[in-house]
Amino acid sequence: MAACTVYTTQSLNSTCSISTPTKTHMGFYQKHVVFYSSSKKTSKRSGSSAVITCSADTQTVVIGLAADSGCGKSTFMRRLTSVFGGAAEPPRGGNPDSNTLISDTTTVICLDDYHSLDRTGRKEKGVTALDPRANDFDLMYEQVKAIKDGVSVEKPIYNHVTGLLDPPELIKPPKILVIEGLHPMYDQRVRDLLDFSIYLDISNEVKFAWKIQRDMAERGHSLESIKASIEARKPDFDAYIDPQKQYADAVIEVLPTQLIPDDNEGKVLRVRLIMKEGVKFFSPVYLFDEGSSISWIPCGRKLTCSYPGIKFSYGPDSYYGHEVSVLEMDGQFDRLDELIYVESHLSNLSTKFYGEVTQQMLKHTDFPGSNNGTGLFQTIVGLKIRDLFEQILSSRAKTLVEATKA
Ligand SMILES: Nc1ncnc2c1ncn2[C@@H]1O[C@H](COP(=O)(O)OP(=O)(O)OP(=O)(O)O)[C@@H](O)[C@H]1O
Ligand SMILES: O=C(CO)[C@H](O)[C@H](O)COP(=O)(O)O
Repeated sequence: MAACTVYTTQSLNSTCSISTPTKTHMGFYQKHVVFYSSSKKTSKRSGSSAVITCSADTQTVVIGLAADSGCGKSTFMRRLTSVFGGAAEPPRGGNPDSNTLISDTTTVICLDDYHSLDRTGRKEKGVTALDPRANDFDLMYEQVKAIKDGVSVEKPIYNHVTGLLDPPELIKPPKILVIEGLHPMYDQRVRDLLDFSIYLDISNEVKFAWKIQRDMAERGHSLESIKASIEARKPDFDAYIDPQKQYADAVIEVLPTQLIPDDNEGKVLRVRLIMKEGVKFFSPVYLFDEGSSISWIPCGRKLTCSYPGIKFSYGPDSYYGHEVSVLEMDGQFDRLDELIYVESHLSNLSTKFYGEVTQQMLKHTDFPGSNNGTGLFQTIVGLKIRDLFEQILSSRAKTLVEATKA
């Protein structure tokens, strides 16, 4: 380990050490070492190997998004990226089957890339991709930690087209890293690296309806094969994926509507946004009056509602022993431009201007769930993540200024 002093234009200095590059069995870390200093970036080469970057905002904020396959992770990621502006694209010139999406602010990596067994390997061993034995949590931890510490990594790629593990791709530390997939909160070491975590909890009935929509209508699968695939995954889903929701800071729960008796179409949805209290840099959204229990049917003069209408509820609750606030929306919007009426009754949205939620929703009317609580709550969580990110940055900058005064 070597030591150095970094000077910036604000005459701040910080003594820091350079760690030697670490070799992993799946790839090599790049020799990037990051120091935190003022907002001015300085970069220099020390000795033969280390690249030093200094900036107040260089440490990556890590977000975890957990859900089963086909439960809306990609849609949520598109909404999140849109909140930060700019589009997300696969790494330029890289593997066309890469699962990674990069935008100016965010890099989204798919945890399927940490499958340690390929499709044939899983078949031979008789395990599903949901089984921890089919995944390399040591490597997941090492690489997420390295990125969080400002170190680039060579991350493996699981190719969903071939079912094979492809050669790795370089992932540079972004401002925000999102790790999405089956197990972002399964391994405690990885979980502890997360600055914020979300679980998309799609009830079996709704999951089934969505699978039919996508796999039958769009991919030509038979009803029997969809049923069989859901049944085959269920024991491992219950054992390894579902329990992660107890660790999530926000859960978006999607259930069949209660507005239509015995509805089995799964088109009208009851969606609950479960927000943990006491999470650093995250203050739950509320309806009318923080901490009260509210039931609100907004259909009337300002909101057009056709059958079965819309019902909002809000109130405190307990979730896996944690104190939470729950905002619920049952039903769907007829006219999305009228969402502004609902938005104006919600507080703590972390918007930057009046009507930002409605504007975001109107931007993406073609995304699934745009007329109901799934789209609304995904958008709200996206805004809360932006706010969390900005609060983390300003808190770090404050700490640095205080450290230099001491
Ligand atoms: N909010 C929603 N409302 C209705 N249908 C939805 C919603 N979200 C997702 N779906 C359905 O589920 C399908 C999968 O969505 P998406 O690609 O976002 O999920 P995913 O979790 O990223 O899937 P995978 O892991 O299989 O890539 C969509 O094509 C759509 O049919
Ligand atoms: O649960 C999944 C997460 O996306 C996939 O089924 C898993 O990654 C295996 O992929 P494939 O079916 O393409 O071999």
